[in-house]
Amino acid sequence: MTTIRLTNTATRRKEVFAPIDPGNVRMYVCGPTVYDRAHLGNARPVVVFDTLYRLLRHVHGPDHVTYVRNLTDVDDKINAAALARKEAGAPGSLEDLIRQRSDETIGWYHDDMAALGALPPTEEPRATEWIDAMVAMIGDLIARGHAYEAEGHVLFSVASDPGYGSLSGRAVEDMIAGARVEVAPWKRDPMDFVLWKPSGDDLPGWPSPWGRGRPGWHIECSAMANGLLGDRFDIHGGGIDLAFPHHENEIAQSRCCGHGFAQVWMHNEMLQVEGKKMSKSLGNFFTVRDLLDRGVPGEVIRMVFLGTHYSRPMDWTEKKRDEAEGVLRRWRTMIEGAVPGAPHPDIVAALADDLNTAGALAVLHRLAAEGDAASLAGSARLLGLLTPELAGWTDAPDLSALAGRLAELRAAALASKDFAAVDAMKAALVAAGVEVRMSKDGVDLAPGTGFDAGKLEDLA
Ligand SMILES: Nc1ncnc2c1ncn2[C@@H]1O[C@H](COP(=O)(O)OP(=O)(O)OP(=O)(O)O)[C@@H](O)[C@H]1O
Ligand SMILES: [Zn+2]
Repeated sequence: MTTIRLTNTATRRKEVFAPIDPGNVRMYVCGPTVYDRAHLGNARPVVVFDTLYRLLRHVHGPDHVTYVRNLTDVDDKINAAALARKEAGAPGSLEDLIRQRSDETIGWYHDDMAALGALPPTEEPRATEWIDAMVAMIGDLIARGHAYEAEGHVLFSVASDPGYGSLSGRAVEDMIAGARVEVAPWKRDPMDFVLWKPSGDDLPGWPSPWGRGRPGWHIECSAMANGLLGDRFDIHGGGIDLAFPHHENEIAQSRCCGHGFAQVWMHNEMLQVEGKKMSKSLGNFFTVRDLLDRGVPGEVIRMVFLGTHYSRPMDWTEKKRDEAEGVLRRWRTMIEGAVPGAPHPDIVAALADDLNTAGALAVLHRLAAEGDAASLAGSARLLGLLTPELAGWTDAPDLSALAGRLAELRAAALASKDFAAVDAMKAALVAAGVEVRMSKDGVDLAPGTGFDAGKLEDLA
């Protein structure tokens, strides 16, 4: 069997991956907070861990991998979005509007991630459906002396956990210095973090031994991972921005309940914009939907992500997009009619080496250069590329209506001797990457390099 090696954040080493139960390899990845469209950065962990999921399924068998990715649907940002709608006059109770906002966002998320060729995880638990498990776990932490109640809040006592900080390998003092910890009068120590907090009457809340309230974010993941994957499981993933405090706190909660929790921790580096993490709070983001609507195919976005190792920061650039698009067009033409073969062993080996996706793409280039269409098609599928689900975008777009309009404008211009409208339309077409050929016989339009269907909208 293929030996998989993965870099474990907890040990900072590349280690041989030995599943606890090879008959059921278990992975948990922190999913989105469902208050708005996913930005391109949010899509990176989805593509990275989808690729790992595909590799694990290939090596252990599709029925022997369980992949859980949660949906965080308890959050002040969802409440705020719903409240804004209510204030704008939307009908229904705030509770209804919160549910609507989460459901709508989850629908968008599913559509957008499917467009990137991501397989649905085995389970997608919603935090609101796991409140009982969270309450039970918090009760257990109090009973074991790791948490305390204060003014309707329950806090985890960081000082009670000698292992705290094991993931980042940093001293607690350094962590405090680097993090924005909330100082609140009910905390015994500024590092202590919220397990449960009270909800005002106007906000979603659930009954608990500590009064009506809602869970903190960290306990959600500990409870859902434990409920669906058991006390010990294989891989826990997410973006590196979650390593501290979110993952450190997940570990503390779970270990202090006596759970072994995750064996391997994997973190993807950030998608950046000019050296800074793409994030909602910095406002330097665009959504996956923005790109898809501009006519950038999801398969192209996926290929651009795969071009950089998950442990390295990366930028989205138009140059990368153009290159990936050109390559995929060629490959799709090449594999037409080919029956996909088994993935080439070199592709499996590249992915098994700590998910070396750039190396795997290099193997695809080699197979294409050798003209091995069957192997190219079968190997690309292991990366979620050249799949039937993502096909279709390379078909030539229908530009005949635009060609007809340009021909009409030209006929009018020949009569009036005013070519301004013709020139303007031609310039707009060229700006959208359309090759324009005008001759006595008529007007001919074809998509060229950098073709951008989104830019044609202005001409519609
Ligand atoms: N720029 C980025 N590059 C790569 N991964 C990211 C980036 N921003 C967020 N993520 C990851 O996206 C996933 C979903 O995160 P979450 O829903 O908490 O994001 P968010 O709060 O909407 O985004 P933001 O970080 O912009 O506020 C997490 O695994 C997180 O690490
Ligand atoms: Zn989490």
